Amino acid sequence: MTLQGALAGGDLAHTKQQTITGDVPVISLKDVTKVFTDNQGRTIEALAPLDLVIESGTFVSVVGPSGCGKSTLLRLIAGLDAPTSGTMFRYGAPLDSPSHEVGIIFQEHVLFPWLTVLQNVMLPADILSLPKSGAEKRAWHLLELTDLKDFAHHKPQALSGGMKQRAAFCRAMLANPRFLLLDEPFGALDALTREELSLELSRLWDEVGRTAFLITHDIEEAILLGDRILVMSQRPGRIVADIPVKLPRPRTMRTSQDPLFQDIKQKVRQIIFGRQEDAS
Ligand SMILES: Nc1ncnc2c1ncn2[C@@H]1O[C@H](COP(=O)(O)OP(=O)(O)OP(=O)(O)O)[C@@H](O)[C@H]1O
Repeated sequence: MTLQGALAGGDLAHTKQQTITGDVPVISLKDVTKVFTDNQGRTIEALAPLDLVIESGTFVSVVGPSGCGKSTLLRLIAGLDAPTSGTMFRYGAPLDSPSHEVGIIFQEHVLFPWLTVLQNVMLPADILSLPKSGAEKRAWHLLELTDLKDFAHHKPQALSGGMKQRAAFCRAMLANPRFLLLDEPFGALDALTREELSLELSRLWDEVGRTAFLITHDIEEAILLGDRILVMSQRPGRIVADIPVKLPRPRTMRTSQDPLFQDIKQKVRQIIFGRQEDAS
């Protein structure tokens, strides 16, 4: 069974219609900055004043040089950190704390080794005080979708990297979030598993139409998944380009052969590396 088929049906449903909330953007940032102070008291300007609006049902990919502030931006959007200045809104309300409507998947799957896969997936139920029986039903359903049902009572060390990431995906989806934040979710995986999971995520997104914000170092992955690609500058991070990806969906292995895909790839590389070069 595929992820997207079952996630779109039954009590797991969040149809495209349901996720659209009028004209209120999912996220709206205005003049947002972030300055850190390191342990020697020096200031690090991570984000320069930055404006960003994310519309409902959009898949936004973010690329940029290492250390430019991508994860900082994601943490602000997640409500895990506060900006130094500027205003942030989520679904029209001030964004100042995490929300169960927002699921997060990090590169490091952070599964607790002493808990079973099922217990790991069920963690949000405890944290968010979700009704236990409904959450457990949903957990089993997600594990079935991701082919992990037989491993539910195993500890994470029995799982491969791709399986751990699928388990992390189940956990992020347990509370049925409307908005998914993904920080290099496939970064630790081998190229084949990475491509497979990334296409699976693309198919899932097509089906259920959630909003997504993906940070990746992989320009091809950004294009394959995104409706928009935000390109960030060197630190302090600014959004220097916002490139629409008007490639047809569903995206497949063949999408990367589309001339438009190659054009976008070339454009992004030029912006990041600052010079014309062969993007092949
Ligand atoms: N908690 C913190 N304290 C001090 N400095 C920090 C903190 N978090 C991030 N920084 C600094 O802010 C800058 C941006 O970091 P961030 O992790 O957001 O970059 P990034 O674009 O996600 O990097 P990468 O692509 O390498 O993962 C870096 O210079 C980093 O050292």
